[in-house]
Amino acid sequence: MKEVVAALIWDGDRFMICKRPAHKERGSLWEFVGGKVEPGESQSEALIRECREELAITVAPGASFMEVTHVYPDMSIHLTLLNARITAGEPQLLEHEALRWITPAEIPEYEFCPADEAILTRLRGAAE
Ligand SMILES: Nc1nc2c([nH]c(=O)n2[C@H]2C[C@H](O)[C@@H](COP(=O)(O)OP(=O)(O)OP(=O)(O)O)O2)c(=O)[nH]1
Repeated sequence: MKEVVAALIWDGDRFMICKRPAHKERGSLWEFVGGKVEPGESQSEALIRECREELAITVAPGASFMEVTHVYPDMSIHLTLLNARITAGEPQLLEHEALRWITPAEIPEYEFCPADEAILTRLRGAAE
């Protein structure tokens, strides 16, 4: 089981989503910025590193919004989505194909990684 950590970042009533690079697994699907936790790292440390590497932003990770597990044909993941806020920098697309700030009502317009389904359902529910 791979440990993956990702960020739920709000700006008013919108949250940030990123489109994965085409060449990676789950290519061109939308996700929450983040990545695999490396040995010896905490979830917060991994999230701070991933946000720097992928978007050139500094984030302050907070409480967990939700955890999910998912089995893909190539790997199983345990994904923890941490609430986070940007403390420095403007997001730059160093790795992703695109970035959007969307409202929960706009979720159905995007094709997300399958592991994110329960998270997205909860985000939609919270907005209704
Ligand atoms: N970051 C992120 N990954 C997700 C989400 N949903 C989901 O299924 N995943 C999957 C996609 C990948 O298989 C895995 C995360 O791995 P990654 O490829 O983004 O991690 P990484 O940046 O550490 O990549 P690498 O070093 O292996 O290239 O988790 C999500 O919302 N955010």
